[in-house]
Amino acid sequence: MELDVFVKVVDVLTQNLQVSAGKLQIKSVLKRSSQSPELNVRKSVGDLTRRTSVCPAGRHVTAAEALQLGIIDEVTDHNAVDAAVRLAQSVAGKPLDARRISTYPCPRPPDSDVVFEKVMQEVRRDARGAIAPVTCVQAVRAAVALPYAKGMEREKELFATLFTSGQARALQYYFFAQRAVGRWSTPSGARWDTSKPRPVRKAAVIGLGTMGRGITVSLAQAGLSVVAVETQEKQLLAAKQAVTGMLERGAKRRGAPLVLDQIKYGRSVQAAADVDLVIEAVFEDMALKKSIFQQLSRLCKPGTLLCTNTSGLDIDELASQTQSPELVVGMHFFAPAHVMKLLEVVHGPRSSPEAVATAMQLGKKMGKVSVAVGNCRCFVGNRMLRPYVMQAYFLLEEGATPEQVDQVLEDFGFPMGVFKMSDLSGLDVAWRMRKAEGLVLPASAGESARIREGSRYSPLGDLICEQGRFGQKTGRGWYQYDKPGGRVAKPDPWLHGFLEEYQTRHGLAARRIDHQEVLERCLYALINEGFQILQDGIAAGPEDIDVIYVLGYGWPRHRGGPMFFAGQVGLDKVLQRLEHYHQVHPDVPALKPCSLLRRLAASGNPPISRWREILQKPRSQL
Ligand SMILES: CCCCCCCCCCCCCC(=O)CC(=O)SCCNC(=O)CCNC(=O)[C@H](O)C(C)(C)COP(=O)(O)OP(=O)(O)OC[C@H]1O[C@@H](n2cnc3c(N)ncnc32)[C@H](O)[C@@H]1OP(=O)(O)O
Ligand SMILES: NC(=O)C1=CN([C@@H]2O[C@H](COP(=O)(O)OP(=O)(O)OC[C@H]3O[C@@H](n4cnc5c(N)ncnc54)[C@H](O)[C@@H]3O)[C@@H](O)[C@H]2O)C=CC1
Repeated sequence: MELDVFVKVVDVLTQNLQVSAGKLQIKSVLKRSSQSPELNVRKSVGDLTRRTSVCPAGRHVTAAEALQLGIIDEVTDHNAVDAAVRLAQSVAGKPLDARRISTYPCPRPPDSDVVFEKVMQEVRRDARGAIAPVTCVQAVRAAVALPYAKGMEREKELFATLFTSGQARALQYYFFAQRAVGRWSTPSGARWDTSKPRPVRKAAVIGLGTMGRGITVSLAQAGLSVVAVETQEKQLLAAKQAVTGMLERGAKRRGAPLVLDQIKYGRSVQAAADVDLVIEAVFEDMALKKSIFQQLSRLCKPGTLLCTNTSGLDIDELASQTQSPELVVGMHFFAPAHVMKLLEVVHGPRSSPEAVATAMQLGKKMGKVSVAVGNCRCFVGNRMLRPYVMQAYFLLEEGATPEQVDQVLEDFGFPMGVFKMSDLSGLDVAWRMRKAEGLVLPASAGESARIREGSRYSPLGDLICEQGRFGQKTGRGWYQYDKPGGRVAKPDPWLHGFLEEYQTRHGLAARRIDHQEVLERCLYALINEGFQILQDGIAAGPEDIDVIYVLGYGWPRHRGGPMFFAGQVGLDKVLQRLEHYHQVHPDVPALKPCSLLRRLAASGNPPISRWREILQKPRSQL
């Protein structure tokens, strides 16, 4: 049973005493506790200023912390019901009035308005558009300002507003979507309930750059022995230091033992000979990956699963380099890999059900939500990211700045706009992809610099990589950072000058672009690709795409995910806006509405739960 579900908080007889089974977690808020978060605030309004405050953040607290906070009366490792009865008996017949919240005096500090304004600002900033945390503060404020009964009344009204909001529907949808992706199946017949995963005790990670480090940390934290391989001495040293830091911070945060000893570092893939599973995370270069898969296939013990963290290369082509293509799957993690909860498990046409099930299960063990996806260029998440990123580049060409585009996306609710996110991942990754696709032309390309195969193309990403600006890792990208590896993005005057010079060189007139256009062009291009992915059968359903976006890229959960969001906006409206933008930019195929979107819009904007039916209906041959 899930730990945080297993916990029992028994509201005993009087409904005033609570007992919690030990060591586990409970999700606050508990209304009937003797010291609810509301009461904490009544006692000390300032408590709420903590960013980690239980109430607006919906933070999970351990049973021990709940005891300390006074939310519960007792923690037990034994039968919670027995303990509850014992506790009830110990107070039976004694007056319990002193425990009733309604009887507590509620001092109102003179500066409470100032404090609440400050709290509200902080909560609003962290909530990134989610209304529940903000409403929480309003309820607490009412509890402080009004008599008890009136405060409760106000809370009821506020709750009713939340309950009937679009955000509540999005959150409920998302809750079930995340559960639904656990019941995965693949066209080749692999299924969550019939395909048996293999045990994996020892794993290897090949390549300890941005991704390999975080993957190593997640594997070790999941209790596996890890062989971590990096050929570059300097990278290896930096990786050891980074992995150690992540593990130390993680152990401190989770109150868990430090697992440094579980990792052995090596300079050659030979070190992976006796592992059960390998995750390759070297540069995004097909030739390099192929040679590594050939080596691994020769040296690993029979039955070893060979996985790749590629961002979008053909899994089947890699599988064809090995003696056992059925043991090859994609395990695509997201940056920062020890933090982001998503794992795309990419099944090639030859991946065995057992291999898919093993990768899915291992992802879960690593604390990720595994989503099974089909094999195509860039899979699901990154395939949708391409038109999103390309629109962002076009917007720069037309007069926007990275800061403006990012601000719009962050106001929408992303933790990072597209340019900050790209700087985090490393701009060289997509540059390598584009080079391999023949999209990168020499600087002397002239007229053709902005056209590829008759369609509009922006070389901006290529040009800044040519300057050695790979993002956070080099300390310069779309932003500047105080040092290589720095994380605080600052606007870069060099970049602004570069954009102006680029516009002049290509005869582009910068214009003022409003927020709505930025948002619509970026998001609707991404969503349009999502419909194409559904139509191509690469994702099993819209829920899979939504979970990928919420957990892989920080799409705001209270907006349900891109496909749910499209439904909430109205498919006819999304269609109409895409048609508009495609008319304005006819040389951008990504803005041409996908036929599935047209069909769904023509069916009258059906609820997302009915999309699969329409998807499966044979199309008219007329
Ligand atoms: C033709 C067109 C070309 C376009 C091509 C496009 C194709 C696509 C190719 C793209 C390249 C490949 C990318 C890929 O395959 C898939 C990806 O991974 S895309 C990236 C997805 N990730 C995101 O979108 C991240 C979004 N951001 C967030 O979720 C949060 O901001 C973040 C979790 C990073 C931080 O949240 P915050 O609350 O601020 O965190 P904390 O401060 O609490 O720290 C938590 C943890 O995270 C570490 N961290 C924080 N900030 C950063 C950072 N900037 N860089 C790295 N790590 C960071 C922090 O240190 C903490 O970890 P500890 O170990 O505990 O210290
Ligand atoms: N950066 C990102 O956000 C994401 C990247 N990926 C994918 O993960 C892979 C790695 O990407 P990054 O970590 O960003 O790259 P990176 O450039 O940060 O790291 C790659 C590492 O591999 C090492 N390496 C190269 N050849 C090697 C070999 N033969 N043996 C051992 N190590 C070798 C390099 O020295 C380097 O340290 C790529 O396929 C990329 O597409 C996947 C998800 C997200």
